[in-house]
Amino acid sequence: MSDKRIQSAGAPSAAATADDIVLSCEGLAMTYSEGKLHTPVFDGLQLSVRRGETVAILGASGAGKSTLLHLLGGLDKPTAGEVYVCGHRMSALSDRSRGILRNESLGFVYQFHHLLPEFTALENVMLPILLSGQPLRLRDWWLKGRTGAVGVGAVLLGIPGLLFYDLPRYLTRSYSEVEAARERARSLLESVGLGHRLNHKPGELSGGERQRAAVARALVNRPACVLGDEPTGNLDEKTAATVFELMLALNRDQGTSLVMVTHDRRLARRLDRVMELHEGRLRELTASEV
Ligand SMILES: Nc1ncnc2c1ncn2[C@@H]1O[C@H](COP(=O)(O)OP(=O)(O)OP(=O)(O)O)[C@@H](O)[C@H]1O
Repeated sequence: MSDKRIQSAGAPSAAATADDIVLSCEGLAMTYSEGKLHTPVFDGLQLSVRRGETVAILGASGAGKSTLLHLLGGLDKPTAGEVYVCGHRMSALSDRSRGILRNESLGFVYQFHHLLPEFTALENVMLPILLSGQPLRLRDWWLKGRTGAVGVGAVLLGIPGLLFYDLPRYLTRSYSEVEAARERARSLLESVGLGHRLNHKPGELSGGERQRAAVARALVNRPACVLGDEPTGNLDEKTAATVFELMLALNRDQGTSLVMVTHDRRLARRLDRVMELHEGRLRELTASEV
């Protein structure tokens, strides 16, 4: 993953360096096709999001906001153009690498929480950590163990040696990783005010609590950027304000960028930049236009 690029189009100033830009797209186009039916949504979109920057995306219903967010998050492939996540060109990655990059560099918060119903709040928030990184395979065990005395012994003894001497070490490490994940998830759930609801399943949480758990889950891997698709759209006004403020505070504290689709101009005004998707084009609005 070495495809680092500077993407300055659509950025607030040309001074940004490659490392400042966490998410960008260029020439992005999407047309949905099913048989002979083609639905062009947008074409030639440019966007650059800096580290720590917050960006709102406004637009009428059907303008393509969710489609854009899906493409930026690598959940769908564009018809044309490129998306770069932390300098990595998404189209150049295999599905597996794209999945790993997505899990480690991006967080997602949707209008509906998408928590797994059979897991507790704590387990739901822990999951992205446990799913991150490359799974350990036998080859990795050998590579990682080969510099240590146990690893040398394992190589000399062959596979049986690996299993008898090395496996317990990695099982122990896995256990400590699970404990670290649990601690990170617990502390994030506390910071979203759910310290007393760790063992509640989604069905045992209120709508606002579920959405706060979803925010904690999105941030648990310390992503470079959180993508929010109307994250407060399904909540009453007061709860929506609480969840929105929480997202802003957490993003600020962790230095995470935020790209948020919203219909609410009052919320949009609170973000650093406001873009509008209109008739297939993405345009930055001035303060007086928002
Ligand atoms: N899978 C699909 N197949 C065909 N057309 C689609 C598909 N998904 C979305 N569209 C169309 O693409 C256009 C953009 O949809 P999208 O959901 O991105 O809009 P949106 O701006 O997020 O709308 P809303 O604010 O109502 O959620 C719409 O006209 C929609 O009908």
